[in-house]
Amino acid sequence: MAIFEVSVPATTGNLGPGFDCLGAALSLYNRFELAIADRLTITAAGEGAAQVERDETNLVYRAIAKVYQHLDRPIPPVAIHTDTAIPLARGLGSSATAIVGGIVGANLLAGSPLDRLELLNLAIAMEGHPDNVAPALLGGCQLMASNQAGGWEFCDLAWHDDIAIAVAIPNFELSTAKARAVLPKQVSMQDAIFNASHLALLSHGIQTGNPQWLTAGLQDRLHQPYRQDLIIGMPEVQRAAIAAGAYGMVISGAGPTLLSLAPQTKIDAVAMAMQQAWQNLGITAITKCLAIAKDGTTIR
Ligand SMILES: Nc1ncnc2c1ncn2[C@@H]1O[C@H](COP(=O)(O)OP(=O)(O)O)[C@@H](O)[C@H]1O
Ligand SMILES: N[C@@H](CCOP(=O)(O)O)C(=O)O
Repeated sequence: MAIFEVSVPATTGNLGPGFDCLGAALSLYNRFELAIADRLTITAAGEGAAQVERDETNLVYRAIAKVYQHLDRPIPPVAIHTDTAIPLARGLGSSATAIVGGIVGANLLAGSPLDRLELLNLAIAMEGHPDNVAPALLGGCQLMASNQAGGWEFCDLAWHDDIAIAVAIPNFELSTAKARAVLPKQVSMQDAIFNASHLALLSHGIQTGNPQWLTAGLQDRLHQPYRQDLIIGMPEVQRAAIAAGAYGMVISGAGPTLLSLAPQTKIDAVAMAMQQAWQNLGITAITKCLAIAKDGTTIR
């Protein structure tokens, strides 16, 4: 019986002003093994394995079901094994890896009837926003915008080599659902203009490495002001990161992980400063300096 192995990178959604439309794939991976079986079997190993659902509510299984429903075929019994390196509910796209892993794996189990764009559209429909499933599948730093045909444009921003990335992952969880519940339904014209201009500036900063554009461009008024109260110590960690040489610090995805961009020469100091600032408040965080995962999802 064929076993398909799918590797899906972590992602950082939003990147400051790119709420729900800008995200990057990061060099930390979840691995999913899928095979046709006699009955539904789910096993998990690695980071957060104990929290992974073992029944039909499992997100990988729900993604597999979505593909078979789309194909109008009965859902076969499957064996799913997940080996996770990405902590759950921390803003590093663990749910996106489960959706993408399930959708890509189901397509393989079904004999690959769907192309990459069809898989991406199914993943976006499941997740509800494209900024983590698109980079998880395609890799790189992706800017997404809806088009007049009702689909999406995907623009792969060439990440400048001088821009390094550090994440500080605290020892508490924040579900994306909870972090979305605090957002307002409407925003002011000034805030809309603020984010439109800063997103445009940031996208040029990412591609050129221009320090001023990165520093100014990482600001946001659409989601971070509403979410920062859910992330204890965020202002302190931000101040420490900037004092250590970061261009800026933002919430990764819906949080609570915090992410800094800095010159390569300063990134270790920035990571240490973020960890120490949280430590000073009694919060344990692990830090990682990550690269952009250019390949996205890969199949073995
Ligand atoms: N490897 C996995 N297998 C199955 N489900 C997963 C896996 N990783 C994450 N999930 C699901 O995604 C949920 C976390 O999603 P979410 O709150 O959006 O956080 P994140 O920011 O990590 O994506 C988990 O509670 C779990 O239901
Ligand atoms: N744009 C979304 C991104 C959620 O990413 P996750 O990694 O926290 O699932 C949001 O900000 O809600």
